[in-house]
Amino acid sequence: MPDWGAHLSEMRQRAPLVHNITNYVAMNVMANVLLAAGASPAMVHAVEEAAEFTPLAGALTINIGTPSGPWVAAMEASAQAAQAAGLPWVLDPVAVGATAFRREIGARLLALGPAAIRGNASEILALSGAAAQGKGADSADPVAAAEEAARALACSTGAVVAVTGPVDYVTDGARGWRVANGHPAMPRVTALGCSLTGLVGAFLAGAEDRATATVAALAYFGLAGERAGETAAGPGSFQVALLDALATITPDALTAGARVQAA
Ligand SMILES: Nc1ncnc2c1ncn2[C@@H]1O[C@H](COP(=O)(O)OP(=O)(O)O)[C@@H](O)[C@H]1O
Ligand SMILES: Cc1ncsc1CCOP(=O)(O)O
Ligand SMILES: [Mg+2]
Repeated sequence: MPDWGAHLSEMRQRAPLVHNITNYVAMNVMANVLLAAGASPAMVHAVEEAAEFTPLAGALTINIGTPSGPWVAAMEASAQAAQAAGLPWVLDPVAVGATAFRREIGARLLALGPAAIRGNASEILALSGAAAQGKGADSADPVAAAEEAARALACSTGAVVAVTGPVDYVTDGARGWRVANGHPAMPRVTALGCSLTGLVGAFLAGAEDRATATVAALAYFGLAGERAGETAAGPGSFQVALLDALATITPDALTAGARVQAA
């Protein structure tokens, strides 16, 4: 098994600038998650500047949670800029199965070569063209039901695909892992999936093996959730404790606490 903590150590040494085009809900919590982890977030979505900004960063993340025409234009321009610069970019297909608009955006972004795709089971199913039962931004499908779709998506796009839920599944089409870290309070705080997508971007910046870097990001976030769950009194204090845990988890603690199995 790879040394998961080494990925955290490398990310902190690089302290990458991560360019995020995310949704209105996630902006603040996602930026705080990236700062707590040791990366530098920048939320830059105006079509007038997004593509110019992208090459300044170590990675780009694109989240379709609250889309509108001009934002989608910025997403496509930045994804193209990332492709041209050889930078990894991560797609978060929030509620992609809910409307025709989102399905079209998802398909257009998929064609622009994401290095990784991170979504819940309903989103990964919908993005792959399979039937999904998503409830808005929340999943209504089990992770296991999306594993085949994830492998197909990885093979057809070349991206690492991460399906999150109680036990996460990650695949690059050839290899697969299950990540059991996490806490049941996590889906009760908004934008934690979006924030995790930002962390995947941070771990991918400069990484040699994008699949194991993605697994490490998921294990790290899940472990922070476990730590936060030890002290939190409810969703509010959980969010605060999660930031503290992200800042205090060491690479050695991640190596010891990661509950990852090859799948
Ligand atoms: N029931 C659960 N138990 C433990 N961890 C969970 C659970 N549901 C989600 N998580 C964790 O919450 C984080 C966000 O995942 P998820 O809720 O699937 O994303 P989204 O918010 O995009 O739907 C991931 O780290 C995932 O492992
Ligand atoms: C509630 C909501 N509505 C549109 S985007 C969004 C945030 C979704 O965040 P996450 O996918 O991390 O739960
Ligand atoms: Mg989400």
